[in-house]
Amino acid sequence: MELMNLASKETSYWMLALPAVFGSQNLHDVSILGYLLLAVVSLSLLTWALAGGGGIAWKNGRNRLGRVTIPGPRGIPVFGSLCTLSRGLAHRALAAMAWSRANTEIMAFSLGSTPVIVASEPNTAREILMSPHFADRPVKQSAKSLMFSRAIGFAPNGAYWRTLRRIASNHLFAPRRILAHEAGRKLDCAEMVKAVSAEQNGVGSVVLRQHLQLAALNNIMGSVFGRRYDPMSKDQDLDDLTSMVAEGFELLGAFNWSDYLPWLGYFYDPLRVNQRCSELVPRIRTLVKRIIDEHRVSNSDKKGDIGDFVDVLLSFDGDEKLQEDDMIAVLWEMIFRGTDTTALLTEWTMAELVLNPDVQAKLRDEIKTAVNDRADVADADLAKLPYLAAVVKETLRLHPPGPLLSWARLSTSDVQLSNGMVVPKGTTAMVNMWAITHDPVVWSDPLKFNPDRFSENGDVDIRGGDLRLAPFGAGRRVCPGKNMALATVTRWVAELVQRFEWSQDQTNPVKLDEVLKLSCEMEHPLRAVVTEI
Ligand code: HEM
Repeated sequence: MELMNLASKETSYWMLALPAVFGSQNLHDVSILGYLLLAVVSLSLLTWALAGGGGIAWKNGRNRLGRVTIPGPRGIPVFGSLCTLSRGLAHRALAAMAWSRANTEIMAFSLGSTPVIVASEPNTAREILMSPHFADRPVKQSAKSLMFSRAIGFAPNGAYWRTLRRIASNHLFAPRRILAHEAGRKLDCAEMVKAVSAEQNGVGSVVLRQHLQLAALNNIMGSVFGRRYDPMSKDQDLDDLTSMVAEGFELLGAFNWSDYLPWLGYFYDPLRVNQRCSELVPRIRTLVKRIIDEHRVSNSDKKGDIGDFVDVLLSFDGDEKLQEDDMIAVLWEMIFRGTDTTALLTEWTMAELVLNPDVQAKLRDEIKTAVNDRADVADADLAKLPYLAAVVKETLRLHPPGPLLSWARLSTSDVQLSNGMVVPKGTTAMVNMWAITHDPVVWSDPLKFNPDRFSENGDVDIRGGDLRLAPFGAGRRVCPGKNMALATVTRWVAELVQRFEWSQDQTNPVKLDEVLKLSCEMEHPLRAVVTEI
């Protein structure tokens, strides 16, 4: 009864639950807990008030280590800017914050207890990405659980990571290897063209995404595992793989509050991230291990450029020989990274071509002239198609698949920047590539889809050399798959434009709304009407 009276005086209903949680029986205990809670809340408020710019994770003057203070929003007590960035389009929210505060060079903020900086202009972005002191990455719980910390993307900067990068650069992403797998890309493309044609004839319009996703999976499975899937043949492995990749994307892309507020994980895990990760890992292990074992048994002699990546990994001895679990992590990472990025970049490109029929027509003319009415486009033709390259670049500018460059970096020491600011050790560093590519100071008329800008105002190296447009990142952790991705996407776009004219489906007009998952996708899958040429 007393308890009820007390509860009725209190505004927070959860006070009622405290005795149950702590097993206390009497009001005295509840009062003590109340005071304790009050003390914690007051302390949080005080720390937040004293923390100043950047918020709670920047306490003790961490943003004032240099000659110039790193500015930034304070956010709210305990959570910092977590609530603003946990939903919706974080790249847009961060850009709006940086622009409105004129903090584009660097802005400090807090994600719970994690201190974060974000650069939204090319010069500081370059300093961060190129610095050896930012060559580590913060590792999310889901990435750790899904074995990614043993793969290239999240392995700490050191001997193991360097070995993995060297193996991948020499044996998976080297230009001669990409060229050697041209036949596979051609095959995937031919299958996709057939499927697009069949869907148009059957349904009267085409949803491109599903065809791109299958082609992307086959492309990566072909060069990594040496196998491709036929959707018609009801292959169990294909179903398993597709569902595992989808689950992995959801888990890695999910905003997990306990990555930033570790104490929260004990009682709040609405997406069941930990449980789902531990269910997924054995499935990945079983599938990838089976494929490795099949390669061992077949003792494939297709070594060299035409062999697949599993053959390559199995052929190593000495320093380069990987443990089986490490092999599984590296192979899984390739499937995982190689599938969505290429598919969604192609989808964005085709959406822009539907909305810009004059660009589409100009591109088709260029392709026709270059391939000379041959049946299909060859890799060698791609060098003769500067307008095609410009169309893909312009899509990467307007719709960078990783608007915040997907994976953040972590400072491994206090880093002095040329503007006089010092970024303390242990800070998570992001580059808002979306903000840079949409900044009217950097790009004139930034919202307009205009591939001609690259011929009118000089070309731009998109592979990490020019931070005005670096969708693959830059520096020693730049995307190693960039050449493979560009070879694949340009070929697909070339063939899709050479074979078909793409126009709006009047009942489902193209919408360019974004949804930010692991990558930034079209919220409404592209549906278009195609006419065979
Ligand atoms: C349109 C396609 C792609 C885009 C936009 C893209 C973008 C990126 C970005 C922004 C990073 C972080 C770079 C940095 O921190 O500076 C990255 C890293 C990475 N990407 Fe890609 N990527 C694409 C395709 C691929 C493909 C096809 C693969 C492999 C099959 C791949 C494998 C990787 C790996 C392994 C890393 C981690 C590198 C490291 O930490 O050392 N990516 N990618």
